[in-house]
Parts: sequence; structure tokens; C-alpha cells
Amino acid sequence: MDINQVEKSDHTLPNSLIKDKTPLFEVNHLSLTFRQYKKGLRESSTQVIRDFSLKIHQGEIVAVVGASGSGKSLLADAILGILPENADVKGDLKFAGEELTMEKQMLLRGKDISLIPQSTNALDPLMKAGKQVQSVIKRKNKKSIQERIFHKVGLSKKAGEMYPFELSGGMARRVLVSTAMVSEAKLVIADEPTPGLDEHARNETIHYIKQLADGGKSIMFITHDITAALEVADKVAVFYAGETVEIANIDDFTGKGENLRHPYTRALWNALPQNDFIPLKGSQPLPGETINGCAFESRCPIAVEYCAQKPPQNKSVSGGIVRCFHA
Ligand SMILES: Nc1ncnc2c1ncn2[C@@H]1O[C@H](COP(=O)(O)OP(=O)(O)OP(=O)(O)O)[C@@H](O)[C@H]1O
Ligand code: NI
Repeated sequence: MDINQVEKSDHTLPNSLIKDKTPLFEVNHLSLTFRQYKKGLRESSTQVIRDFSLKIHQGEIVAVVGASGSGKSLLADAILGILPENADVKGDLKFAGEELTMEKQMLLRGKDISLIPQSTNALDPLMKAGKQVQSVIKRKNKKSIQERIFHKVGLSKKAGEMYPFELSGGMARRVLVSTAMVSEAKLVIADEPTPGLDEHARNETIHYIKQLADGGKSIMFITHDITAALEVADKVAVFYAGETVEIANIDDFTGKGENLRHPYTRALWNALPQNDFIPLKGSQPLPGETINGCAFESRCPIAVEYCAQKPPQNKSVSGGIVRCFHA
């Protein structure tokens, strides 16, 4: 039996969800602040995510693109409910049309919602690779399912008998991807699965992500590789200084970026080697930096005076959202 059919068999959603196109996962106005205690027990707080919103439908791949340190991994942790104690989260999370409470997050974590973590350190150092993958399989014939998946991702039977320290970086990544592939998860969050891989392994990983979606899973693909995002995603959510500045359909990334609505998204597009390779000057505000107006204002080619004075809100536009006064 083809592995995609195995995947599909358990991923039928209630008809109501398909009919009215309720997103499988939805986050609205998420903010994340860390409380920190400085000398003398004075409390200070650092805001890392300011206002993040996103919807993912069944079988859809949404890439979340943002620079290093922009809060992408923390966003994943917030969805899974695995943030450290000193984190305060606000905003609405919904899964399959229902509020995703802390209790629900605990219940769904590793089951309906699965994470491909950014670091391969997430593997259990004391458990053989094959066993780790088998441990998330709910059906019978765990070992043969695991071996079939390993074969699919280019891992030998022998790799199944290895401990994480015996695996190369690329092999460990494949083990993590296998875990998501065998899981019953409806939503897979892949946190930067491609950095550090050679071109072949990178292309393969991207291919597996596509396979996961073809099998009916919804994917949140976190990356700073905009080329990878454009290769697989249906939609791209651009994350800047803790905010979604634009969510655009993949078809909007074309030409000189005329269909893109936010100047930051256009700048990312035009900085690609196949386009004009135009670098963007300056850098993102740091977490905790006070931002009164638009977070992109200091680097924006079309900014006017009021852009520095009040923050723009997300506007719904056909096929996406954008946070810019000029859009
Ligand atoms: N426990 C914490 N307390 C305070 N600040 C934190 C904590 N964890 C992370 N941060 C800060 O939050 C910011 C966002 O971190 P995060 O790991 O989410 O970034 P990222 O977008 O995933 O980056 P990368 O692309 O490098 O993985 C960083 O500046 C980091 O220093
Ligand atoms: Ni990260």
C-alpha cells in the first residue's frame, strides 16, 4: 500500500470543516512577552511577538518567513503550549474550529499537532532511531511501517538500530521528518527543517513536506529560506519584528513583486538572486525595542511622517492580509 494512502486513511476531517472551509488552525492577534527579573528583583518585560495572525486550512502549506531571532520558534512553542514559565501569551488560538486552550494543547501535542523541531537535539539520546519513530505509531505493525517510512526518506534498516549520536546531521533530520510522517497529526509545524543540509538533502526535505500535505496534513513551514518557502508553500506569511506584515498567495510572488502589498515582502522578493539581488539596508528592531509606529518604517522606501507615529493594523485584502498604511 502506498504510504500516502496510509497517511490519508486517518486524516478525514468532519464534513462540516470541509464544507464551510473552517481553517484547521487559526491564530489571531498573538502576542508573547517574557517577564524577566533584573537585579534587586525589579521585573522587566520583553515583547517578542507583537501581533501575529494566521489561518491554515486542511492540506495547505503555509510558510512563515522571518529573519533570525524574529520569534518564529517561539511562535511554534506558543502553538504547542511549551513556552517557558516566564512567558505571557495573549491572543486566540483555534484548532478545528474550537478554542485551543492549554488543556487542549496538552492533549493534542504530539498527536493532532506535531512538531519537527529546529534542533536535532530533540531526539531522545537513549532510544534507537527506529524505536523513536515507532513510539508515535498507533497502528499495528509498527516496525514495518517505520521501516517503510525510513526507506521512503532514504534511511536504511540499519539506521533504525542506531542511537542519535551515531547518526549524521542529515540522518537525524530524516528521523525527525519520519516521526511527523508516521504521526496521526493533522497539523505539522516544521521549524527550519532545511538549514545545514546539502542541496540534495534540502530538496528531499522539501519534497517530504509536500508529501505530508498531499497526504492531507496541514503544514506550518517555518523558515528563513524564502526560496524554499516559495517552492512548496500555498501561502507565505511574512514575519517582521514579531508581527505578520503580509500574508500573500504564492502566485503573488512574480515579476517585480507588483502583486505583493508590503514593502518588506517586495524587498525580500527583489533580494533573491534570480531577481535583482537588491539588498535591504538596516536591520529589524530588536525584541523589546519600543516601536511607536510601523516596525518597518526606518527601512521603508515609501514611509511618510505618520508611519513613525502610529502602528498600522492588519487589513484584509483579496487572498491575504497586509499591515501597511499605503496598501
Ligand atoms: N526564554 C526567553 N527569555 C527571553 N527572551 C527569549 C527567550 N527565548 C527566546 N528569547 C528571544 O526571543 C527572540 C526570538 O527567538 P526565536 O528562537 O523564536 O527566533 P527565531 O525566529 O526562531 O530565530 P532563528 O531563525 O534563529 O531560529 C530572540 O531574540 C531570543 O533571544
Ligand atoms: Ni528558530
